[in-house]
Amino acid sequence: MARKKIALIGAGNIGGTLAHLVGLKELGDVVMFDVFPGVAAGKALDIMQSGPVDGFDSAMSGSGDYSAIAGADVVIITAGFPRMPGMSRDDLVSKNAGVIAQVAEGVKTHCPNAFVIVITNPLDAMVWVFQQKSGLPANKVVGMAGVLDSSRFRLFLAHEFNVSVEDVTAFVLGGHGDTMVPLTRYSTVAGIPVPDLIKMGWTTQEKIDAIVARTANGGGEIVKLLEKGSAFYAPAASAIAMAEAYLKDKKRVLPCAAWLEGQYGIKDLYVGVPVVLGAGGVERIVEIELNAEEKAAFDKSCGAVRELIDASKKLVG
Ligand SMILES: NC(=O)c1ccc[n+]([C@@H]2O[C@H](COP(=O)([O-])OP(=O)(O)OC[C@H]3O[C@@H](n4cnc5c(N)ncnc54)[C@H](O)[C@@H]3O)[C@@H](O)[C@H]2O)c1
Ligand SMILES: O=C(O)C[C@H](O)C(=O)O
Repeated sequence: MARKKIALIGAGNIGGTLAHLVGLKELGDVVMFDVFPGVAAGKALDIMQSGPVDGFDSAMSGSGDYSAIAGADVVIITAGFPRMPGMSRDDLVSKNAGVIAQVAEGVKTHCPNAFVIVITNPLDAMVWVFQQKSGLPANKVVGMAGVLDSSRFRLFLAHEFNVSVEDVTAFVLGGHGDTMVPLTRYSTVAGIPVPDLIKMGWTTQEKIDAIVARTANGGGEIVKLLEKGSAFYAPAASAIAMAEAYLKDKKRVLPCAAWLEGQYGIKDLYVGVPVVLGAGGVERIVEIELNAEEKAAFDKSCGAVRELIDASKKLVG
């Protein structure tokens, strides 16, 4: 069976890390596209040269010509600009909406059957721009954010309880911004919900509130430390988990920015919710019950995403 083809649009910090992980996990061959084709080609060659050491045979190449992505099975988009200290993700809309509109044209022309994962910020609005401009089916276009935000939440909870990250589950819903909604009630240690762990004396509500706040500010914490650019190792790992779910038809339940058509009372919006990801792309939206407080927080987050989509419409139509 021929190897799968994975196109990475954007060969920056996340793009390079994605290519490395594709090789290490033997998910397929990689084509990196960037407006700086030398960077794409140089990173591709460098990573391919680690194959003999690490034992992978993925072919890797870089290009500044969209025809190189022809026939890709999966496309992961990181093209655009990251934020700098003092900026919010929303501040990126004016620069990145136009970039994503260009990328949509390239993908539509050369690999319209691909499964597409958008990472570029502001995330939920950029997924919307990509889907509108490419016209690809909404079940084949998703945004990566919830897996990352939930992974941060899981890590902080595991540290608080002094247990393995493997035994912690967590869900973060809503838009990938300051209004994201880490769902404590649906977060567990080995199946025990966090509110029960508070009752059991494992932690306090105050400590959980601080963890929720740290999760919501997880990206900003790293931007401040790095001083030039944003997180890339955990974001890349998160997108690879999504790509793997699609390529291997794993039917994983992962929080992704997905197109809602009435679920959660929300229509015509990309926003983070749990979905089943398999060979059919988004195979099901998982509609969990939210209490009044959770629903209010989710609706507020959806409102913030709508504002960014309106701003994007003004920029790219
Ligand atoms: N969704 C998330 O959870 C999440 C997490 C981390 C970062 N991000 C976002 O991902 C994006 C990329 O982050 P990064 O750290 O890799 O940035 P980076 O600056 O390292 O890489 C971006 C790359 O995009 C390229 N590029 C710019 N315009 C392009 C165009 N028109 N066509 C093709 N390539 C183009 C640049 O040359 C650069 O190589 C940023 O917008 C960042 O905010 C999102
Ligand atoms: O914080 C950022 O700007 C990048 C990304 O959205 C993140 O959460 O790490």
